[in-house]
Amino acid sequence: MNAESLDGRLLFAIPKKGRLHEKCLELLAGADIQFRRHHRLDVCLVKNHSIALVFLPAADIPSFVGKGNVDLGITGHDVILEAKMEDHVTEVLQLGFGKCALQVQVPESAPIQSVDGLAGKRVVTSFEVLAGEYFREIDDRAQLSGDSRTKIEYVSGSVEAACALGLADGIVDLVESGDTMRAAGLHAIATILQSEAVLIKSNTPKHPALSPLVQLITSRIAGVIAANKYVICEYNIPREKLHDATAITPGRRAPTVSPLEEEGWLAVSSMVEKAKTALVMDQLVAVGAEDILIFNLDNCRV
Ligand SMILES: Nc1ncnc2c1ncn2[C@@H]1O[C@H](COP(=O)(O)OP(=O)(O)OP(=O)(O)O)[C@@H](O)[C@H]1O
Ligand SMILES: O=P(O)(O)OC[C@H]1O[C@H](OP(=O)(O)OP(=O)(O)O)[C@H](O)[C@@H]1O
Repeated sequence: MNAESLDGRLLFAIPKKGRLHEKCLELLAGADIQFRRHHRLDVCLVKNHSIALVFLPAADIPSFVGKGNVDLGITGHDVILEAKMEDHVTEVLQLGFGKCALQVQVPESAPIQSVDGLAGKRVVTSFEVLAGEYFREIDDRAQLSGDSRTKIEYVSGSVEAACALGLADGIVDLVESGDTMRAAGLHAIATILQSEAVLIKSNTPKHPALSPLVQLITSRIAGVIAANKYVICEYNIPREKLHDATAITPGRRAPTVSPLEEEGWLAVSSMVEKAKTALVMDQLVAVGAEDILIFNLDNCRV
């Protein structure tokens, strides 16, 4: 592929590996963005849109988008802040996956059990900017200066091993289930931030004329995300209980209410958050709903 074949195409950056990669491929498929990636090639043309996908490390995507080298990207909120690109990109959609927290961790058995206790000691991390900012404030508060300030050291991976190896008194690392942390004999003593995957666009895009295409892709991806997040809930309800029932299932805009052939009964259809399905069904039963059905959504536009 040469630079000419990219001419005029919207450049869309996707994590090339790691935690976000597979989910991004599912999103692209759901949004009908068709491509065939040749082995080891990190740029590929989309067949059915004027788009080229660029596969990059998740941590590099904020700078590429922020500097306008690519127009659109998917990455973690955490690495946008770490790259100091929050003023150069716009987070257009939260994608509901890649959820994790950046936490300060210490060995469970260690005498140090607070961030104030860790101030002035050695902290190992892949997030040296965010960890640096966090401990700068703590050091300032404790009025530490010179060599007595916290020493932040960068490693690119396997951060959780640093304490056991004697390299650190504490670490700053991402936590999702907590399995990695617990397996390393660590526990969290503070949360620096919460993160999830986001769709970002450049504040200084390479192809400003392609902003309608950015909107189209955003709307398609929003549809796929909403379809994963919501189910359709249908039920029958006596007319006098309608108000109570629709308070439980208000829908995104409003529930659809239709008459039933049986006198005094109505049918209601409404979008409900998938995570709340069981609770909503319990509450509907309690107010007198019957024949409650839940349907998955393949796709939608909201
Ligand atoms: N355990 C996790 N659970 C959920 N999301 C995570 C987790 N770890 C990382 N992430 C998110 O995924 C992003 C990329 O992290 P990941 O460690 O997968 O990247 P990588 O370094 O490119 O890949 P690899 O670790 O395979 O080298 C992070 O910036 C964060 O937003
Ligand atoms: O709380 P958990 O569910 O255990 O997830 C946390 C782990 O996930 C990430 O690493 P990843 O496994 O992506 O590999 P890496 O260390 O090579 O980045 C992160 O750096 C933690 O090590």
